[in-house]
This record gives sequence, structure tokens and C-alpha cells, in this order.
Amino acid sequence: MNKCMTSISISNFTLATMLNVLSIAIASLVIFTLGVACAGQRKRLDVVEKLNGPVTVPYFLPWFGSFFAFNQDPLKFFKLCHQRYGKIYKVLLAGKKIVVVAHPDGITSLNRDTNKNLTNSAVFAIMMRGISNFNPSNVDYIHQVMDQRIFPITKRTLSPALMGQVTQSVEGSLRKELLALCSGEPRSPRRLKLPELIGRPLYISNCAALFGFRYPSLNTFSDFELLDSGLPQILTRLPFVARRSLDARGRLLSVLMEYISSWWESDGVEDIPGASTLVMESLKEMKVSKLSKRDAAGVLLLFLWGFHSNMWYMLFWLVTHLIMDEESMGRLVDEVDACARTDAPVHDGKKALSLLESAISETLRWATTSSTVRFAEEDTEIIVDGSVVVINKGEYVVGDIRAAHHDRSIFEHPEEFILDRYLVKDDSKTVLPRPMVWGAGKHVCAGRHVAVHLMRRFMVECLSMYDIKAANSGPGGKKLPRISAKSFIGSLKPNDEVHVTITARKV
Ligand code: HEM
Repeated sequence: MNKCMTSISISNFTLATMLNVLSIAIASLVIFTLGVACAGQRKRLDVVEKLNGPVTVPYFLPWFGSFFAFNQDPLKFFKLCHQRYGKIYKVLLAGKKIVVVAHPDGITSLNRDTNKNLTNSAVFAIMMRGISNFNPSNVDYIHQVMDQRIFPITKRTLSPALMGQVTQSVEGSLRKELLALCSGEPRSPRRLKLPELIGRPLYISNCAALFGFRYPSLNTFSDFELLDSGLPQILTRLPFVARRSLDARGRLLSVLMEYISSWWESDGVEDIPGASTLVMESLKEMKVSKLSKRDAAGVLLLFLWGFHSNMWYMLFWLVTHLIMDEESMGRLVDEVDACARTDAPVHDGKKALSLLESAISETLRWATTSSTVRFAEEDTEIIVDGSVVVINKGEYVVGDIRAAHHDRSIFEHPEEFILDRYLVKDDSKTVLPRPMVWGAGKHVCAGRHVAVHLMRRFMVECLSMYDIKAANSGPGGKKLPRISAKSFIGSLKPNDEVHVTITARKV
């Protein structure tokens, strides 16, 4: 009986165990099968997404693709493609395949580049050769030195904690330069072109802060202007059209070589008098990296261009919009005056100068074009609006920031410049996304804090000193200048000159 009971209990035990094992096996099999099925399904979905890829803008001519339509007016071309093909599409331009991303998340994913397969070298090399005419065989090495040695210095010395050395010097000089505009007859109106009111004082002050008094900023401004305005032609390799700009570039490089010459030849025994830490530390790195004097001068020119150019164009558009709309100008002047009457810190734009802060953000939104261009060194992926998009090795990727800044579902009347668009109202529930103007990730703009600070300071000084009016303010006289069709990288460029009349104010 006992034996029998034992054998039953053993067989019960065996049966129970077997059933358990069986049920576990079945459950595992079900889980495994489901897992495999899900993985298969995911894989299929990935394949579908990868196969679908971005749609290519149709074209007739092989190799040229859409080049002629694009080249005629890049901004219009991007706008039409965005309307027709949406947030991501591909275009063939003279043998190059370019994926255009016009969705904010896609642009962020492109900037962050988590797979590390997208580089800016190819595009940076074009800018380097255009601005500084480096020998093509040196470009890769110089870019490497800039990326690994010079930009980290720039990011550190222009961080909010340390940028004071440069910004305070710019501010002091800017005030003097602006005051000098009406020093002869302070109360009589003076007619000027905007480069004389903004570009020149800013250039002289920027040069003084970066390079000290040994750099002849006064004599080089017109050459800098010529180089800057001729860049689209230089970059598209139209040497005959750009002859004057190319000559100006040559003269600027000679001046910069002369500027560093004695320091360079003496192996940098003493710092160049008045030069910023940023410039001196960068020069020392260039010497250690065995760059030639010519290439070091080229790096300084690139640097000066990066420091000055976008800031000048942004201020150009801000002042131009204000003189077109006297009510907006009046509101901003009132805010600056009210701030001057209190102890409110003018550097803290968010609190004391909230309308000016909004005006600067609105300018950055309105006047930014496509600022992010990358090249796929390997097959890679970015995420656009929640979907994986495959970028093939050898393709370029452009972030169409202008499209993101003109998204009607986010910005009301995006084509218009609205002074208080970014003013946070007490009753407002939605806060607008900040302009995507500085890039992000590894290559985020090293000068973004300095740029906003100096734009703010320029406006405060200028509006406190002068009444600024459009020179042609009669009927039909106030018109925004036409936007240059050729510039699609960085900030919008004007096609026409803008004249203003300034009169010294008594506050
Ligand atoms: C309104 C003015 C400015 C605008 C709109 C602007 C815009 C930008 C953008 C969009 C990038 C990123 C490009 C990319 O992702 O490939 C960038 C990079 C950079 N910017 Fe600016 N910038 C301005 C002012 C300045 C100033 C004042 C400096 C000072 C030197 C500066 C120095 C740089 C540097 C060094 C980089 C390269 C960073 C890197 O690749 O690691 N920028 N800028």
C-alpha cells in the first residue's frame, strides 16, 4: 500500500513535473514565436521605411537634376519643394544627392547625429577655401586643427562666464564709434547707409576686441564688405563676377599676415598688444600644430568673418524692420528709455528689456536660412517626425531651418516680422519654440552668447543715442529691400541698400 501510494505519489509527482515542464516549454515556445514574429514584423517595418526613403524631386536632365531651378533662386526652390513634398525630400543637384529636412525634430536629429556618421568637413572645406583661399592640399589638416584645437578655445573663452573680456571691449569701442557718427553737428540729421550705422562701427569694435589696436580695422572695412558680399559668387566659383571680392580677400590676408608677422617670426615671445586671449591662445595652438603663417592668417580671417558677418546681417534686418514700422520703433525706444531710468540691468534682457529680447528672437527667426549642412561618410539614419529615415553614404543632408521657422501650424503669419511675437504674455498658454538658429550638438555655435549679448547692446546704445528714420519715408518710399535670391546659407542677405536719417537724441 505504502509502496503503491509511494508509486502513485511518485508517478503523480512525475506527471505534475512533466506537465509543469511541458507548460513552461509551451509558454516559452509561444513567447519565442511571438518574439520572432514581432522581430520579423519590426524588421519588415524597418525595411518598408528604409525602402520608402525620402521622395526624390522629379527632374528631366540626368546628372544636372534640379540644378537650374535651384540655382535660379535657392530660397524659392526650397519653399516650393517643401510645399509640394513636405518635411523630407531628396534632390539631385549637379551630381550630388541632397536630402532636405524641413521638420524641427528632423533638424535636431541631424544636428545631434547620434550615429556619428554625418560630418561637416566637406561643407566647411568649401567655406574655408572661399573665405581664406587655403591651398586645397592643406584644407583637411587646417580643418582638423580648427575643429580639435581652436573651436574648444572659442567655446571656452566665449562662454557666458568668460566672454566679458571680448564683449566689454566691443561695447566700449561701439559707444565711441556710434557717438562719432554725429560728432560734428550733433543736432542736425545725418543721412547714412546702414553699413555706416551698423556694419562699420560693429566691424571696428569687433576687430579691436579680437585683435587689439595693431590691426588696421579702419582701412580694412571696405575690403571686408567686398569679400562678404561677393561670397555667394566666390563659393559658386564664378571668378570673373567675383574679381573685386577676390582681390579684397587677397589684401585682407596680406594685412593679417603683416599683423601676426613679428609675433610669428619671434616664435611668440610676447603677446600681441591688446589681442584677446581667444586670438592669442588660438595663434599659439596654430604654431604648435605647425601651420604656416599664411594659413594662420587664413584662420584669423575665417574667424573674423564668423564673428562679424551673421551678427551684422541680423542687426541690418532688425533695424530695417523697425524703420519700416514707426510704432514698433517707438515701443522699443520707450522700453530702452524706461530701462535707462531704472537700475534694471541692461544685460539681463529677459527682465528689463523683454520687448527687445522678443525683437532679437523674431529677427533670428525671420532672417535665418538653412544653416546646417552635413555629408554622410557612411550609411546612417536620422529620425524625422518619429520615423527612421535612411541617409545613404555619399549623400548631403541640409536642415531647412527657414521652413521650420515659417511653419504655419506654429507661427501665425510667419512671413511677417512681429515685434512682440516672443513676448511672453501672462494669459498665453503656449510658448513658441525658440529659433533654431545656433545649430546643436557637437557643432553648436561657439559665439551664440556673445552674438545675442552684442546685438542687445548695439540696439540699446543706438536707440539711446539717435532717432533713426527711413531716409525715404514718403509715400511708397518705405519698402523692405529685396532679399538676395543667391544666399541660402546663414542669414538672409539684402539686394538693395537701405538709407536712414539719424538725429542725436536728448534723453
Ligand atoms: C547672429 C550671429 C551668429 C549666427 C546666426 C551663427 C550661426 C551659427 C550656426 C548655425 C552654427 C552651426 C553650424 C553647423 O551646425 O554646421 C555656428 C557655428 C559656429 N559659430 Fe556661429 N553664429 C553667429 C555668431 C557667431 C560668433 C559671434 C562667433 C564667434 C567667433 C561664432 C563662432 C562659431 C563657431 C566657431 C562655430 C563652429 C562650432 C563648431 O563647429 O564646433 N558664431 N554658428
